[in-house]
Amino acid sequence: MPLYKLSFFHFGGRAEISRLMFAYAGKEHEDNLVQRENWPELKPHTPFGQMPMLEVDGEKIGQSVAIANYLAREFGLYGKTSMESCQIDQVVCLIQDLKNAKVKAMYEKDEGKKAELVKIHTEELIPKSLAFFEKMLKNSQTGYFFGSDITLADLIVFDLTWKLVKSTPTFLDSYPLLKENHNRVGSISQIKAYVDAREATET
Ligand SMILES: N[C@@H](CCC(=O)N[C@@H](CS)C(=O)NCC(=O)O)C(=O)O
Repeated sequence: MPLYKLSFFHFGGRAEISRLMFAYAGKEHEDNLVQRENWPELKPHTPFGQMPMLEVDGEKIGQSVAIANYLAREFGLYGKTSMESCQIDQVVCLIQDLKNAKVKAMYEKDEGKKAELVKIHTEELIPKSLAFFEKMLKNSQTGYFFGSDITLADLIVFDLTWKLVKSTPTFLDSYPLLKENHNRVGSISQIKAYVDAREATET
């Protein structure tokens, strides 16, 4: 097995999908949690001056989506056909759109504009994406997004819904298939163990 080292800050963010895949697949890796004060030193040694960065036997990879797609391919979580991989990519892209909108709101300096961006993210973009996910699950009829088994799509959506359900336990009540998928993924023993351990160390 290759030596994996994942570098990121002390929070989930754009690295969490990779951590979830490592947990699900039961693959050992070094989780290099970079302290803010140490980041300037590491930054020039990353491919694009950003994290997450994955090292595979010392080969450095940047960009969270490239990293997640690579691990999904390696761990058999990227669908069984080229079409399934493409369908999974669609879900990953929808999640990236949400993340980018959230980051834009976070970094907005003008308080009025910030409030507007947060409102759009929470009241428009998230419900719109959740409705898309519900429709995908309705089409698949297997309880998983694509095909008859768990993929990167199920895990990346779980990463999003976990935070939503944690802050509002009833959040998914209007999306019954998504709620079922969320509970199914969350009850997989490796995922449950990972999430429980993560919660125990969260500050
Ligand atoms: N498109 C990139 C965005 C990466 C990104 O924005 N990383 C942030 C943390 S979430 C970062 O490294 N910030 C520190 C910096 O830019 O110096 C990806 O998906 O990996």
